[in-house]
Amino acid sequence: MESKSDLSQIYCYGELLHTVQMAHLFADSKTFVDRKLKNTPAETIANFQTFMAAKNNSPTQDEIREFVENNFDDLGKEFVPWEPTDWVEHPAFIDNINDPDLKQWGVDLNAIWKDLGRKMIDDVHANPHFYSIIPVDNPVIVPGGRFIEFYYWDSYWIIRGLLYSQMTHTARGMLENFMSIVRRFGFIPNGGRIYYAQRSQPPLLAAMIKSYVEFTKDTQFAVQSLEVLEHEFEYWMNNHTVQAKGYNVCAYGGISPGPRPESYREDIETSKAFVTDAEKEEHYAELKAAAESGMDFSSRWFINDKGEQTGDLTHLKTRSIVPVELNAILHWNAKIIAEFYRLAGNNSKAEEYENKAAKILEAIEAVHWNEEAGVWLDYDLINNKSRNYFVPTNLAPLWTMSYNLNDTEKISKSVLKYIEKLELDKYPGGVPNTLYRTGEQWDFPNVWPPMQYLLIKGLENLGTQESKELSVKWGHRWVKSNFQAYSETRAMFEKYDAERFGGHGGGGEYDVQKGFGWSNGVIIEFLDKYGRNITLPGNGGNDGGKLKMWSVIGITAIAVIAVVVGRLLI
Ligand SMILES: OC[C@H]1O[C@H](O[C@H]2O[C@H](CO)[C@@H](O)[C@H](O)[C@H]2O)[C@H](O)[C@@H](O)[C@@H]1O
Repeated sequence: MESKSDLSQIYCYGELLHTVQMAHLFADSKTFVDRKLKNTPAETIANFQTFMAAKNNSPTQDEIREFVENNFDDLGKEFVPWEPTDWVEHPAFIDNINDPDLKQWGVDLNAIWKDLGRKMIDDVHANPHFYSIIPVDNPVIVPGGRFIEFYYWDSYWIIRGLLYSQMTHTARGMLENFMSIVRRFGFIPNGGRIYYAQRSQPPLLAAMIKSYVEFTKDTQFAVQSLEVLEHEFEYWMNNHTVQAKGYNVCAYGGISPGPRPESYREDIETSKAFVTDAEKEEHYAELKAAAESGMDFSSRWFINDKGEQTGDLTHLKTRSIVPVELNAILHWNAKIIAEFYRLAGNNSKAEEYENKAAKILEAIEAVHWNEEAGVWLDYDLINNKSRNYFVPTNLAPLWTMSYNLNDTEKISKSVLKYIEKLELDKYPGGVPNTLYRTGEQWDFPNVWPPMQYLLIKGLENLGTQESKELSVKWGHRWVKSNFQAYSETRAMFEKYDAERFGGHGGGGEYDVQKGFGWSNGVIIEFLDKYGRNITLPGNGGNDGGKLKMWSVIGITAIAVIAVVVGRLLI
């Protein structure tokens, strides 16, 4: 019987991985670690040792390519084409859209679920040691592009989109997969590959299950999920807790040595700035912690010698930054678990989790709330100070309702003042992830769908007149700007551009990806919410940045042609 560690020696660390990834055979380093084995792991490792000995341990790039072709299969061998069985042509959200072009777009987006569905072949279950994919029983919806497996936090917005598309069976299957993964791994890996299994992503399983229960009213499922949700919550508390200002709070942090297998060469490259092996290992750990945050990479995680956020990847100090949203999400988890225990009739457990939630809330107020900035801020454990830099997650407690509701008016005033001061409303393509341009994908000017959602939903939850107005304004703008991009390219992107209405994002270590799971999920939910009230300029609406500009140009052109034709006729 093959052991997991044999497979890890190929896909996660070791000489074979090092030799192949450093040979730069593929434009995208992820390609290699996604390929299936042709032989057992033990045979593959033996073949590699024989190969290296025959080449005096210095094979050429072509020889390494030949070794890979002989020992690894093509990409995507683990899946069969799969059309979700619960897919419906005309889900109810389409009826909530008035504008004919947006309605057609809604139909198109609903159809994209069929392209993003993946079902594993039986052989993955029979012979898991031939694959880097983590076997799961039910089909999944993937983000798209290079991301051909599930991603943990992406699935929150995907599952909500599925629920709005009436695909409750597919959503339920994905949730059951996650529950089985927690039982097997103790937590949910970053994504559905063994090379992701040493780190997680923002823990949104409880929120996914709550969404499912709200849509289906299946409270029994909520109760059944409790053991797993408690287990995941404890995993975060036991493995990610740090101390800040005398409070227990959580921070991101991976637990494995070495570079990220899927970006191995890239990580070796940045590690060259460090001299000792110990320093290099610290750097790899910071890179993986940033990947665990889902924001890989961003100046959000830089701390330079002056304690500031300017710098580059060598300044990553992710593990020393206490992130607002992680603690807000964990507070949300504790509240959801308490609520589910009430449903189960277990009041003492419900109280236990209400107390845990209260403790986290206390820590969020003490560590993250910053009276001067008027918002929540990340906390720097090296310099013992708040990090007063904009990230949408500074408003995460509004999304997770992690504040004292008696303070609503005060918080609303100060948050709106913060938004005004930073001029966050001025960007035609949405609110950027940071205000600092580094070329990293989670920095200016990139705008990310989950973060627009967090802001829009957070302002809506806050519930004051002003916050709700801004929420609707940003919600409408997000729909129109995504639509503009879609009408120009027929594609949905993983990230967009704050500076260009309808522009897509870029930067980082891989090309911008299309598909795209969370983008579609967010828009489907927003079409359901705002669809009755948005009319595109070409269809009689009276706003919308570039769309308006094109309408004006179009009308002017028609007028000029009419005048010219008129003159010619005279
Ligand atoms: O291969 C580089 C990184 O790719 C992933 O991160 C990005 O895509 C994910 C899927 O949409 C998304 O969850 C994440 O927020 C993005 O930054 C992967 O999750 C990383 O671990 C990986 O290093």
